Amino acid sequence: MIPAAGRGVRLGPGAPKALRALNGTPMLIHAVRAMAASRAVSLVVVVAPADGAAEVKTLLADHALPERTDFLVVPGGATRQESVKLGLDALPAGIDIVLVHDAARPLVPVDTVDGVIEAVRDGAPAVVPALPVADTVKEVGPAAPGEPEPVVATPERARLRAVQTPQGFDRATLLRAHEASVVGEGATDCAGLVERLREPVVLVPGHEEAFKVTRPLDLVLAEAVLARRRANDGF
Ligand SMILES: Nc1ccn([C@@H]2O[C@H](COP(=O)(O)OP(=O)(O)OP(=O)(O)O)[C@@H](O)[C@H]2O)c(=O)n1
Ligand SMILES: C[C@](O)(CO)[C@H](O)COP(=O)(O)O
Repeated sequence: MIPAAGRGVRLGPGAPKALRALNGTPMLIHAVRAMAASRAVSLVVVVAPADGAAEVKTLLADHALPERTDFLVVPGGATRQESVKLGLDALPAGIDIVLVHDAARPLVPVDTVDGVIEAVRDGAPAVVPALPVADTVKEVGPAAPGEPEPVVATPERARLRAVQTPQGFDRATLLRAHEASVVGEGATDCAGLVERLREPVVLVPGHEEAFKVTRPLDLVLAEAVLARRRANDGF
């Protein structure tokens, strides 16, 4: 499932982020191709901007995609979590493993996708690709009026991981995690909801090229990665 219903506020004004172009092709199409590159992926559910489902269907029809993959487009919600739940509700019967992948991570390599799938197939209910954190991270407290935020702690960096997508799940566990979620206590990733069920979340190696396109500089990096791939292997 590819949640793609975000606006991309941090990227600046323009079309919804997933529909913006990277080297002339919409970011969403790059993300769809990245997931469909795995031979284990039989269906891609795109959760489209609420007013953009028809446009997404046209995009999918207009771009070359693997014939062995089926596609379904559903309109998204107000938050990533809501969009994922709407995608889950639309999943047909007979699918036992669900990968949730940000449209905003268009360049994830297929080996990362396959690594996540393999770990779920091996029995993990929730699997997350992760990388060590390069910066030191500070925890801050609430700021007093007119004051900067106070630093309250410095978590030990060696114990921190930056997590990416696709995050892979046993379907029933993911559904249970979303159904148990309390309004107003959402999580920024699906694995966070599974943790609240006290189910184990397994980490597998992430990849630098699975970075999230969030701010304008990320577009520059994404186009540089695509140019390097083209130069290296004619991608
Ligand atoms: N209501 C939403 C919000 C986000 N997403 C998706 O969740 C992924 C990760 O979200 P993020 O990178 O934060 O995207 P945006 O919400 O678009 O970014 P911003 O917060 O800058 O607006 C993206 O593929 C985005 O399209 C979604 O499907 N539905
Ligand atoms: C799911 C995610 O990409 C994992 O790092 C991240 O939490 C999404 O956060 P966003 O604020 O919705 O971009």
